[in-house]
Parts: sequence; C-alpha cells; structure tokens
Amino acid sequence: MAKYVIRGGNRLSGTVKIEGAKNAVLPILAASLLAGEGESVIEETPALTDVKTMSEVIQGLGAEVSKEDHAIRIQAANINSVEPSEALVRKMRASQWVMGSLLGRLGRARVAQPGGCAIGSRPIDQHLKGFQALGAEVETAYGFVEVRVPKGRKLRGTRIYLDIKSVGATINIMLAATLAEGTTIIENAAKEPEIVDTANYLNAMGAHVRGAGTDVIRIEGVETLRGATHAVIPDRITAGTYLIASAITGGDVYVEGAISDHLQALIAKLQEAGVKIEDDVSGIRVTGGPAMRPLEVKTLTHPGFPTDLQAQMMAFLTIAPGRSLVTETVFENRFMHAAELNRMGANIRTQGRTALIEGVDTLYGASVTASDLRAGAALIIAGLVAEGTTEVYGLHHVDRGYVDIEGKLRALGADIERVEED
Ligand SMILES: CC(=O)N[C@H]1[C@@H](OP(=O)(O)OP(=O)(O)OC[C@H]2O[C@@H](n3ccc(=O)[nH]c3=O)[C@H](O)[C@@H]2O)O[C@H](CO)[C@@H](O)[C@@H]1O
Ligand SMILES: C=C(OP(=O)(O)O)C(=O)O
Repeated sequence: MAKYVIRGGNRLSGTVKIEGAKNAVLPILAASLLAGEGESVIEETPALTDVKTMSEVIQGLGAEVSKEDHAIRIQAANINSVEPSEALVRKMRASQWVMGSLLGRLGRARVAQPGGCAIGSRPIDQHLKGFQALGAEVETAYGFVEVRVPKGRKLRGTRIYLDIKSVGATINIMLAATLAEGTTIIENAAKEPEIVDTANYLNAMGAHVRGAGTDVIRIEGVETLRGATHAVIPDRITAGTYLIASAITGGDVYVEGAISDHLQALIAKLQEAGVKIEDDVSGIRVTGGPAMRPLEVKTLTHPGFPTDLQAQMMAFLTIAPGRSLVTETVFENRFMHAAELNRMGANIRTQGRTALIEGVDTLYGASVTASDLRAGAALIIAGLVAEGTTEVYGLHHVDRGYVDIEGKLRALGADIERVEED
C-alpha cells in the first residue's frame, strides 16, 4: 500500500506546469471510436491511470492505440466489439461514454451498468433518455445496459431536454448524435470547458456541432467521421488544486497553462478570502494567503464553483478565521473528506448537503485516508500546513487525476514523499 508522508509548514513558491485535462481526454478517447477512417492523434494527454484505463477500453473494442510522449494515436477503422470489458468499465465511470460512440458508429452497445461511488449514486437515466429520443431501444438487465438501433433503422436527430445539467449525458448524447440522420438539439446542456473541447475534436473529425459551451447544443448529423489531430485543454481542476495549495501555505506560485476563464468562480472566491491572483495569457499567479476571511461556497455546474474543487476548498477553509459554509448541490454525498479533515483538528459539521466550518488556528498531522480523488487532494493540501507529519492513504484515487503531485509539490518546496509499504 502506498502513502504520502507530508511534513507541513513549508511555504510553496515557484512554477508548476499544468497538463491536459483528465475530463477532456476521457470523452475525447471515447469519441475517437467514431472515426470510420484515418488516424487520430490526441496531444497533451496526461499520464494518469484513468487515461490508461480508457485507452485499454477502446483497445479492447478493436481500436489500435499507441502512445508516444504525451500523444495518443488511435486507429478506429476496425472496431469489432460493442461490449467493452466489464472489469475496465467498473474501474471508471467515464467508460460509459463509449456507449454513445458505439451506438452512433455501429448501432449497438452493451455496457456494464455503473454502480454508485463514494460521492453519490450517479444514475445515467438522462444518457439513456437521450439515446431513446434518438430512436434507440434501451434495455437494462443482469447488471448491463444494452442500447440498440432497431433493425433497418438509423438514429434520428431530435430535440432533447435534459432534466439535469449533466456533463456525462451531454457528451454521450452529443457523441451518438454526430452520426445520426438530421439535427439533434440538446437543451439545458451542461457547459463545462471539457464539453467544448470534445465538440472541437468532433468538429475536427468532420462533425457539425454548434453551441457547445452554451445551454443549447445543435448537432447536424453527418455520414462519416475521420481521425483528427487535437491538443487537449489544460486541466482546470488540477490548476485550481495548485492555486489552493499555494494559497493555504501563503505561497507565491505561478500555475503555468492555467486558463483563468475556466476558473472564474474559484478565483473570485480566493480573492474574496484575501488572496491575490494575477493572470496573463500563459497562466495564473497566486500570492498571499492563507484566507483572511471566511467564505460561503456553493457548488454548481459550470460556470459556477466546480464540485471537483469543493474538497480542496474545504481544506483551505479549515484554517480561515470565522465560520465558513460550503453547500454541495451537484453530488448528494461528497463530504467524506470532512471527517478525515476533522481527524487533523479541523472543526467541520456536515448536515445533508451543507458543511459548516469553524476556522481553527492549527491543523495537526494525522493518518488519513482518501475516499475519492479530490478528497485525496484536500488531505494533501491540509497536510501542507499541518503541524507534524501527515500520512495520506488511498493513493490509487489520487493517481486517477494527478500526475506526480508529490514531485510537483516538492519542486515548489513542500516536504512530501511517496512511500510504498508492503
Ligand atoms: C469524467 C468526468 O468528466 N467526470 C466529471 C463529470 O461527471 P459526470 O458526468 O458523472 O457528472 P454529471 O454532470 O453527469 O452529474 C451531475 C449530477 O447529475 C446526476 N445525474 C447525472 C446523469 C444522469 O443521467 N442522471 C443524474 O441524476 C448525477 O448523479 C450528479 O448528481 O461531471 C461532474 C460534474 O461536474 C464532475 O464532478 C466529474 O469530475
Ligand atoms: C469525480 C471525478 O471523476 P469521475 O467522474 O471520473 O469519478 C473527478 O474528477 O473529481
């Protein structure tokens, strides 16, 4: 079992470079299955376990996949399966996105049903509602979802209103609709930058997707798509994590590659807490901190405050003077880090979807466990300022979304090491 050992108290300073976004490269790899001809080259892909898993998922379906440096090359002409490996699908929820691509390309997909996870039950009813509206038959049985275009028919474009602004459903429906007959309009679509990036890749493949990044996405179906070269956008959640990590230590860090437009909600909140933020075309500089004032933070879909930065923000607020309030509106159970932060001396009370944080003067090192990816990031952030030594377990979660976080934090001056235990 691996753990991070962190001796808190060092101020971070220097430059950290941000890699490609996990949540963009995953749907883009799924989208690459839509290419009936030609090679796709996906550049700026981060070396994460989730990216490896998605590469294995599409490889298992017959795609030829090779990796060189930060690029992944995919040839999807000879897809020969509509059933991704159950073991891989169960490892990672994002593999649900191959459903949209396989349905669009081959008219059928059979995919293991995702279960709930540490942050909520996460149903996929909106994905399936969209596929049905496009004319697919949907059957769920024996732990699998099967979606199929009836014999002799094609997917037909239509108007789909999402009851919930779901990132996953917006992308899955967009993927299937690219090769449907006629025009699909997704209303109440999610607007995350990763959806825009996926749409940009689809358009480079020859798709006609307009409006990604707004509430209404319009997709005019085309006959075929071909491979394309695309560079993935920088990871706004990783960037936000380093901004918060620097701020809690009162540091001075330049987050290279971070796009301030993608991080407006976080930047506004850090500024409200008294942290100084400056941005230029190449990145964002954060100076000062920790928080001088408490905050009220409510997670929302983009451009609201991202749920994927909620845990890290909560860690930041544990030592903010006064009483902060965090409300989680996206996932129903995303506070498991609160109890672990309390083990480090924080004073957090959760009730339903709200967490009340009474700022304390000092956090103390403890042995804590990450329940999910961002909980892991939050515990590392707390460890950076805790008195004494913090041990963070559950690193397989952290490896899903952060490339060499210990090396990057060490380069900024943190005392952190990864220790492999028997
Ligand atoms: C790989 C990836 O990109 N994951 C991101 C994606 O997850 P994901 O795509 O799973 O998140 P969604 O936007 O779909 O989920 C938002 C909310 O809608 C609910 N819901 C969703 C679909 C559905 O059919 N029915 C339904 O009820 C979910 O349970 C959740 O409560 O967006 C989330 C919200 O920004 C991020 O936290 C995740 O990091
Ligand atoms: C929740 C996340 O990812 P996933 O949707 O893959 O679980 C995340 O990136 O914080």
